[in-house]
Amino acid sequence: MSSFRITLLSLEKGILFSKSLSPKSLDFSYTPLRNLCQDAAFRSIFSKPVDGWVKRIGCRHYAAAEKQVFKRDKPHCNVGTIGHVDHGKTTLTAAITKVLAEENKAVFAKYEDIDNAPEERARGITINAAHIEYQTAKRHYGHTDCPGHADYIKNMITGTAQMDGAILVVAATDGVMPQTREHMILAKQIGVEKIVVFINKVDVADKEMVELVEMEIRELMNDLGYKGDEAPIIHGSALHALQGTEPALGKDAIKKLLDAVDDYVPIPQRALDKPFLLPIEHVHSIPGRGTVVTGLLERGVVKKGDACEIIGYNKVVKTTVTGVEMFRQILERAEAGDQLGALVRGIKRDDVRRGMALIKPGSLTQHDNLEAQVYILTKEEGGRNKPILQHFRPQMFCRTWDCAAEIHLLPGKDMFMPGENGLFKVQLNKQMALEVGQRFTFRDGQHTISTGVITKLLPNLTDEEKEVMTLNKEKKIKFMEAKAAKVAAKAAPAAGKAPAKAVGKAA
Ligand SMILES: Nc1nc2c(ncn2[C@@H]2O[C@H](COP(=O)(O)OP(=O)(O)OP(=O)(O)O)[C@@H](O)[C@H]2O)c(=O)[nH]1
Repeated sequence: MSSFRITLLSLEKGILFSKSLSPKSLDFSYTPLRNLCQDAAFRSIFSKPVDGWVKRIGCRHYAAAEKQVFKRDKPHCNVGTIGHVDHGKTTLTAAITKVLAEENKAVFAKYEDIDNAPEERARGITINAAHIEYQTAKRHYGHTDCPGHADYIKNMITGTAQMDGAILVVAATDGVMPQTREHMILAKQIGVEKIVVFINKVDVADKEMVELVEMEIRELMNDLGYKGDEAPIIHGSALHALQGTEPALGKDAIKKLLDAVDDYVPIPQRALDKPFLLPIEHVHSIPGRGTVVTGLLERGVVKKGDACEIIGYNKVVKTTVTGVEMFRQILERAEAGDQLGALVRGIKRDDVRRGMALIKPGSLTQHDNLEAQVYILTKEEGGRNKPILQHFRPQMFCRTWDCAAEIHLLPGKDMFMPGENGLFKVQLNKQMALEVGQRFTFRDGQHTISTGVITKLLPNLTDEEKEVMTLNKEKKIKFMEAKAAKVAAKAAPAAGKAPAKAVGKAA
């Protein structure tokens, strides 16, 4: 590096100051920056005390110095650990990085760093700490470990834990438990077709028990529509792998698991030729850099310098992507399937939020009124016993957003029972980025009650319709009845006139 450029960004105004310096003048201390602050051009921009700004510039330099350009030399694949609470998902995630770190294919992620890692730890343009990166000889992996059951459900539904395949962890000591089943049902619903199983804790279970658990898992997989007879099932101990003991149960089992994932989980066709779409998962404010939005690029290719729009929750924010990174490395171009962070110019943190979508301008629009084909889950599928009635108000989950919705049944049907499916009209209390063919789920407190796909976009709600949405059920019914009566009254004299006209014409 013969020289580097120092740039001062204002969140409101974009680039305020830009100057080239030699690397010698910056020995990772702030002194040369203080000198820079004596610079007339610099001072002319700021009448304020400069120390705060100096710190920000310092951060900018450190961030730039640490980052490397991401080498895209292997196909990228997204996987994640699923399974019942305490069956060893996080231990296994840490163990995978430990085993691969010995071959320089991962940075060892300690158990404590994965579990409960505060988001702030993932500084720079980066992503949620639950996303881990590693490589095998064949592939580059993004791995999601979602500790805690509630978070897991939410992440699965909102698409945060988007996976091309999953690693199901089942403790040999317990076998299949309620959340094993629930997580698999959800995985199936969101389109995870391939599951590799790791029977964990075999160090504290006898051989017969492990065999029984394997049979139980294959049976459950078949019941849920997975190919239970062909799915790879590996036996091992994540704890031994993490502690570097008992290699047959530890390290070797992890290697077998990774080979199985390499072979069994296919890399999906990525829609690289479509306009880019990044459903926003998190928004970070990076001192000295600006606002960074993170998420999994659903389709297309995005690069530094691309114009973009951030839409959702009735807002449209126009901006430009000024940097793209993945796993703390600079990406020259991010491709569909990448878990990335995009730095966006001149946007305040509060201007954008999780659930909005960063898109190629004009490629997607916002809607709050739609028609959808919906399937109501039965109790056995994780749903509830009760039917869905007119004006039912679930929470709609789609990509990374969730929003209050109201269901309008079409004429001729006043309820849908679990196990049934049909066409519904759905109104949202905010306009969101939507398109035909998009999948979603409805949730009611604790339960996922149905899944659906958008079949038609309807004209956005009028102000009156929006107001009606805010009324309670009784008021809403009264309002509807009054409206119907008004329409009927209007139609009555017109109906009287029409035949007269017709008679006149005929005459
Ligand atoms: N004996 C034994 N214990 C294990 C093994 N793997 C994990 N454990 C222990 O099981 C407990 C739970 O492990 P975690 O990795 O936190 O489980 P988890 O599935 O991530 O748990 P949640 O995030 O709460 O859902 C910990 O005390 C681990 O040390 C193993 O192979 N053998």
